[in-house]
Amino acid sequence: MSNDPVVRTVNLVKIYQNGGVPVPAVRGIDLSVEPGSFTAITGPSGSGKSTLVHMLGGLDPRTSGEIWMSGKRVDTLSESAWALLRRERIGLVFQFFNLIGNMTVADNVELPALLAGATPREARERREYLLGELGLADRADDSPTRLAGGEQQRVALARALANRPSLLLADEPTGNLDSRNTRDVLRLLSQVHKDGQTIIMVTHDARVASLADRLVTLLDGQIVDDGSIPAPRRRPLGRAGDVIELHG
Ligand SMILES: Nc1ncnc2c1ncn2[C@@H]1O[C@H](COP(=O)(O)OP(=O)(O)OP(=O)(O)O)[C@@H](O)[C@H]1O
Repeated sequence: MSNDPVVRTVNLVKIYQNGGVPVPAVRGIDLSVEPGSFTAITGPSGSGKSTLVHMLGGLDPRTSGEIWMSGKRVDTLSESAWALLRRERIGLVFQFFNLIGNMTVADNVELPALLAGATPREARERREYLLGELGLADRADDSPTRLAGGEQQRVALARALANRPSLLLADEPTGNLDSRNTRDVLRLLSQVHKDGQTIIMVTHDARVASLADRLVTLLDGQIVDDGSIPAPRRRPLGRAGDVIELHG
């Protein structure tokens, strides 16, 4: 396996134009993310968190700077090459879940695994595991359009993990969830991290961030703090049945 960082950015910059007025959203970020690490990105509203992870997912072009993935430069890729890279290597959980309404929940989750070359049986077993962990086993045959927002959010996470991506990029993956569903999502993230999944996750919630082993804080589009989280500060995950209040 390559020792290259899963993601490396060099002086990454994003300047939006708002009616001709430049809005600098990301101002020179150098970030290196090692295989198997779990990085939480935090910072106040407007600090550039979403812009950064959108660029890392190829959903928003950079203004300048470089993005490398596993030793390969990717910021210069075409849109279709980015689409292929996402299909093969990157799992995305963003605010717009983009689930396919005329397919069942099960098919939505299995599709990325099938596209990545899994057998139908492997795809089904992976889907059963992921939906089971997220408390959604009984929704497998429903259309996503019949699900509540928080359920769709969890299906999107299952779909993002279906093909065991090299990188999971998540923007507020617990944003719409109550404490029980938050706990299920965090337990699954913790489990896949233990299994070697590399994760970059934007979150406002310090308790959610404390699951990660590294906390990167942005302010005005720049990294102002970057530290590993010592193990004792990581919160233990409860088992089913425990009551863990993560919000409020
Ligand atoms: N499409 C856009 N056009 C113009 N400006 C934008 C656009 N998207 C974001 N911005 C601006 O870029 C800056 C960074 O926004 P971004 O959404 O990345 O911050 P954030 O840290 O994710 O905020 P939040 O926590 O509220 O989601 C803000 O000033 C925002 O107004």
